[in-house]
Order: sequence, then C-alpha cells, then structure tokens
Amino acid sequence: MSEPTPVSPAAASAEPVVRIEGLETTFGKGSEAYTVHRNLSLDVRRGEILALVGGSGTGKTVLLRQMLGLLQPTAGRVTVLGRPASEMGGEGAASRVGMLFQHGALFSAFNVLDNVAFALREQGALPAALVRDAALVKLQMVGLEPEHATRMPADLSGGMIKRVALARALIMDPPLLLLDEPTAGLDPNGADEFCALVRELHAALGTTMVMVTHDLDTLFALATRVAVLADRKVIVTGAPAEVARFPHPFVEHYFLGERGRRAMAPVQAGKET
Ligand SMILES: Nc1ncnc2c1ncn2[C@@H]1O[C@H](COP(=O)(O)OP(=O)(O)OP(=O)(O)O)[C@@H](O)[C@H]1O
Repeated sequence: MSEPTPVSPAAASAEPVVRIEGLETTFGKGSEAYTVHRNLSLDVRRGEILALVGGSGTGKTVLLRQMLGLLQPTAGRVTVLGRPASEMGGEGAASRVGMLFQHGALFSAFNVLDNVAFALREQGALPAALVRDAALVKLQMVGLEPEHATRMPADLSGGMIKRVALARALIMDPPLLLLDEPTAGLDPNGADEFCALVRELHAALGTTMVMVTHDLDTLFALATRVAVLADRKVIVTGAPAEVARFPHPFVEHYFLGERGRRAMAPVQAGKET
C-alpha cells in the first residue's frame, strides 16, 4: 500500500475549506435535550484528507451533516468555503460539497447513469446530451465502463455501488468531498481497491476530503491528518502516527489494540527504512 498523497505546506496554510468554531449540536429540548457537540472547533485545510475518528455515537456523522448544511448549529459556526454551511442547502449545494453515503444511497429506481447525472440534470443548465457525457466521464473516472451505465443498482456488487456513489458525488466537481465509512461493507481486497481509487482521484483532482472511518487500514491508506472526537469535541488533530501516541483511552484502544497494531505496522516499517 503506497503512502497517502502529501499536502504541500503552501496548500496547508491557505484559508480552510471548512471552519468550525465553538460548535454546539443539541437534539431535543428541556429534559429530553441531548448534546452531541459542545464547543467543538476544527479546520479542514485545502487539499487534505482528514479522517474523523471517535467512539460510536460521538457525533461523527452529525458533524458531516453540519458540514453539508443539513443541520443548524445550536451555537457556534460552521463555515464552508467562506459561507455558513446552513446557507448551502438547495440549489448549488452539490457543486460545493459532494457526499458519499455509507451504503451508497443510490436511487433504486434509476439506472447507474441517471443516478450519476442526477444533480447535474436537476440543475437544468445543460442539454441532456452534455449531462449524459458528463456522467459517462465520471463513470470512467471511477473505473466503470459505459456498458455499466444502463444497469440498475440492484444488479451491482458492493464495490460497484460505492464507485457509482462516488461518481455521483463528483458529478458537479465539488471542491469538498465528504465520505461516510467509504470502505464499510467491502471485503479487504475491495476496500484496498476503493482506497487506491480515492487516492488516485485525490491526486488528480486535489479535492479536499473529510472521511469518517472505523477502519484503520482505510485511515492509514488515505488520511493525511486525523481528528479525534471524544467528550463532545475534537480532542486532538495531527498526522496519523502522531495522533496514535496521544494519551487518551479511546486513542489507545483504537490505535494500539490488536487491529491498530496490524494497521500501523506498514507505516512504522516504512519509517525505519
Ligand atoms: N436527528 C437526530 N435526532 C436526535 N438524535 C440524533 C439525531 N441524529 C443523531 N442523533 C444522535 O447523536 C449521536 C451521534 O450520532 P452520530 O450518528 O453522529 O454518531 P457517530 O459518531 O457517527 O456514531 P457511529 O460511529 O456509531 O456511526 C447519537 O447518539 C445519535 O443517536
């Protein structure tokens, strides 16, 4: 497995693509109120692949939903490309932020091409033939053939569903791509292939990416930086090998458990040579 694409110092110092300041997310009211994030701050830098990790229920998916502008912060601010994320809903959202949902979330009644073309067609700015060509280009980018275009989602393998979902997320060439558990449900070979594809696209397009993952192999294959959610906020950010040394029970369990040691072995071996 090759190393993740490095981020140049110039790109890393530029204006963040996502800026989250003092975020509070509370669901419900009164005695039913449940606070998922409190005083959470995080910047996503241009060109990076940031992995969000944390225990179950720590609010990783909710944080992606905040970046998509699907939730209103209870307090604090979420700014995407210089504008409040909550202003992004409706038209134009897909041209700013692409989202790869955990299980692909393809429209089961649409074929592959119509799934990929959806946001561009909805926008209504291009003639049908151009929309179709754009969708075919995206299918090619994710390693699918034109003959896959007329297949229905029910006839696709898990790996193909992920690829179609990725092509759909990229149809408007968004500068920011959010990936929720990109390799969940794939076997180890399928996961490696999908990571290789994401890495190639990142190198070719320079898209800033934020991914939620429980899978350490995926984290080490892709992440240029890691942010750990615990205690309702981001407790540490840094390069994967740095964060792995942070003294916190979740971090120790996540990185230094048996699976963690296995996933970190190639990184450590690479450092020794
Ligand atoms: N719309 C909602 N209304 C009420 N509670 C919600 C809502 N969405 C999420 N939650 C709660 O917020 C908490 C965080 O959920 P979230 O899905 O972000 O966790 P996560 O870190 O992604 O967990 P996992 O790793 O298990 O997927 C959970 O307790 C969840 O039940």
